[in-house]
Amino acid sequence: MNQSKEQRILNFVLQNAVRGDPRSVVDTIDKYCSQKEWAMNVGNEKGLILDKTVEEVNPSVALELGSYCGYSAVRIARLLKAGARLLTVEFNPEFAAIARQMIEFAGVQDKVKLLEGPSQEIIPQLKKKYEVDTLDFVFLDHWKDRYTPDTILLQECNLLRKGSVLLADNVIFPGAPDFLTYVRESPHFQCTNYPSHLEYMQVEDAMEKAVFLG
Ligand SMILES: Nc1ncc2ncn(CCCCCNC(=O)c3cc(-c4ccc(F)cc4)cc(O)c3O)c2n1
Ligand SMILES: [Mg+2]
Repeated sequence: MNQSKEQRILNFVLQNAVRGDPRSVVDTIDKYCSQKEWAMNVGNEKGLILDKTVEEVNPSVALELGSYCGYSAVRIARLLKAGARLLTVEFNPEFAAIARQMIEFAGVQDKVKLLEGPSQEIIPQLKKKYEVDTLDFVFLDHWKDRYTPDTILLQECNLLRKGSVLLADNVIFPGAPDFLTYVRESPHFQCTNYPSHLEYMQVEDAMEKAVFLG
């Protein structure tokens, strides 16, 4: 059976990146996806916005929705302080298996827990099953039409606290117009837009930061 694109990306990393070096894993994925096959990793341009936001927040507990191949999980985890952790949610079993291997190879497995399932099922389990009190940082990169309902669900589950930071990928392309309207019109969020480009392409995209005000 011929390999999937995601398997080809993982194999390229296993053969070309340095085991235990998250930076080399991130750079190697970017090299493959810019030169050989496009894939929906956040990429290096938007990745720098992600890095700056994670460094600013310096989260103890972070959540990622949509792991895909583990690119942004590795990117986030490499910046986490000792004892901090990232929970990343992926519902596609094949992608989850790839992401687990990517995270392991990068050497950040002690900081990252991959939860397999749809966000709408996992989010309500975070407090009791995954011992989360509140989330310091949330990276939204899953179904674009789940950004708004999951932002509401996070509030309903009391997972946000004053100052919790949401960062959403792709608010321009593929787009999350209802999410932009929701957070920008809500008195509970302070929003900032970061114009950028779609990963590996010269197409306009942007990330939106929404700080929960309580
Ligand atoms: N509820 C739930 N819970 C958990 C989950 N885990 C996975 N999923 C499903 C998520 C499926 C992938 C989401 N990501 C994207 O769709 C995406 C697409 C593009 C893109 C595509 C085509 C183009 F021509 C141009 C750009 C670029 C991006 O940067 C993207 O992030 C879940 N859903
Ligand atoms: Mg994305």
